[in-house]
Amino acid sequence: MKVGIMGGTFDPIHLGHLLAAERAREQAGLDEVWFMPAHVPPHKAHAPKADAEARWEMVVRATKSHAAFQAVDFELRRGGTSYTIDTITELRKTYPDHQFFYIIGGDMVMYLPKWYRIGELARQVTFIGLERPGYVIKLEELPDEIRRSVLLVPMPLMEISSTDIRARRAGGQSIRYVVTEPVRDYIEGNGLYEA
Ligand SMILES: Nc1ncnc2c1ncn2[C@@H]1O[C@H](COP(=O)(O)OP(=O)(O)OP(=O)(O)O)[C@@H](O)[C@H]1O
Ligand SMILES: O=C(O)c1ccc[n+]([C@@H]2O[C@H](COP(=O)([O-])O)[C@@H](O)[C@H]2O)c1
Repeated sequence: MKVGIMGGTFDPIHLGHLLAAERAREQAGLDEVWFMPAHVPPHKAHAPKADAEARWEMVVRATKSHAAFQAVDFELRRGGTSYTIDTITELRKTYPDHQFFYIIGGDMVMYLPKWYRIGELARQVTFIGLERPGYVIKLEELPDEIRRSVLLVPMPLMEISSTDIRARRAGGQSIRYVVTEPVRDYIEGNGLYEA
């Protein structure tokens, strides 16, 4: 089975994440996409605003309506800093017959050389990078061992980010149509990201 891992902080999960996963699934012929919230993301300057339980709950709600989408809590259960190499090593042991792909936004592709133990990771997964219009990904500038394991998939530009959603909430603005309705209910019902 071909499985795409959509890793993220998901603080909160939004339509950009969901469309990225759907386009990756379709273009790479993935059987399933597993949405995996990070416990502590390695490269973010700030800790997540919402706690792990709330981020998990939102991912469960956002993915429920798609038969090929699943929420998985491997990194939340492991705790600590969520290095992808640790996760993929664990997943390949647990599911030796699955082929794993790791889905990332196009803006992250050129930062792959900074990922922890990237050489080893690049031998174990294919990265699916979502190409955004207007953003040039210079694959030829990546070291061979990384470039060989990157597959680019086109995606329309969606100027949606979790940062913007948190700012909208803090400013008392609407978050309709940038998150799914079950996620909006959860955020509003629990007063998440209010100033
Ligand atoms: N609008 C988008 N279109 C395509 N990919 C996206 C989009 N937003 C995030 N991603 C990708 O989804 C993955 C998880 O992202 P993350 O949870 O950090 O969300 P974010 O919106 O970038 O968060 P923040 O604004 O808090 O930095 C990353 O690979 C990121 O590049
Ligand atoms: O393992 C690493 O070094 C590494 C560096 C940057 C990002 N990641 C993973 O990539 C996913 C998206 O990262 P982020 O910071 O946009 O939430 C998330 O699951 C991180 O754990 C992993």
